Amino acid sequence: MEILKVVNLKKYYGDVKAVDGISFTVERGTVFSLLGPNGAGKTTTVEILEGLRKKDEGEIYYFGEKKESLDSETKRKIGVCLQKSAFFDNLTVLETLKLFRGLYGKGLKLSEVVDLFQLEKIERRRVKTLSGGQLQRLAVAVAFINDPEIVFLDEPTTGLDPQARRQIWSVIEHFKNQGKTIFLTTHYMEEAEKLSDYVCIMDHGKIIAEGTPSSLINSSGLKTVVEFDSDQNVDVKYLEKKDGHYVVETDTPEDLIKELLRRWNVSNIVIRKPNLEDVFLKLTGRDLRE
Ligand SMILES: Nc1ncnc2c1ncn2[C@@H]1O[C@H](COP(=O)(O)OP(=O)(O)OP(=O)(O)O)[C@@H](O)[C@H]1O
Repeated sequence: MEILKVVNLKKYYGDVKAVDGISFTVERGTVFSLLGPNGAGKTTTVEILEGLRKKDEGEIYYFGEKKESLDSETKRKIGVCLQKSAFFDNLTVLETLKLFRGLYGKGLKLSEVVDLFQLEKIERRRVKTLSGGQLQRLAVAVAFINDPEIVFLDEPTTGLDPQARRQIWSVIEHFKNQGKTIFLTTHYMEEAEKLSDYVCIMDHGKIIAEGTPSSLINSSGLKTVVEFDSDQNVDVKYLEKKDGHYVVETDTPEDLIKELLRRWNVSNIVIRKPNLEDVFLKLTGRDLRE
């Protein structure tokens, strides 16, 4: 069932076409990701969907119904985790959860949330004493507290260490398995690849590719990727070259590596399968992190 549908959505800031006519559908019980570099238009898109910014044009259907703006009934069925969250510094983690739970008057049990998000050890800590990772865990927990149908998470793992990131991934998977829908924006291709059922890759306000992670990789035509380092100007067609690090696509990795070793001074050679980052590089010639 379609939980969210967007048709030809547009938002311009003067000359900047932040969102330039995008359309997509999000199915219930899936993780849907908007992937793209900084400035692609991801945040503008989710903030319109969350009711925080006004669209210029386009149609938005929540739970099958077209809405011009978000009414309170729809708001109760969505959860939101903004890129930067502001909580009350002097409340504890538990008090913060209680506050938000109380505002909705319905939702998950506090003990369940504390458990799922592994907040036991910090539940009595004041918000102002939390680390970035702990604060982010709280922000994601708050997004789920009203037991919403769909949760919007805007770059929920940016700046987190790998362990904290994996913790957030596991709660996303948990809620998906419960039939909830997750709308994720990220510029981490690894994250999008691991979690998503469907990915839209955005660049300059437009969707430039979409599909399941594996279908995007398969239809890109990329076969094998070889990475290596060299301090020379290696004469090879590359997907990316940065600080002496080359990323090259090839159908014949063995021949390529033999040739590289014969002609150039190369080291740290890695052969791997293509990933979403390579797809983006191939489509745009740019890096997702740029
Ligand atoms: N309030 C605003 N006024 C003017 N321009 C804006 C405003 N908000 C965003 N933009 C511009 O719109 C474009 C899209 O920005 P947006 O924040 O949606 O991108 P993003 O993909 O979410 O990037 P990030 O990963 O940095 O959050 C950018 O060029 C940005 O500078």
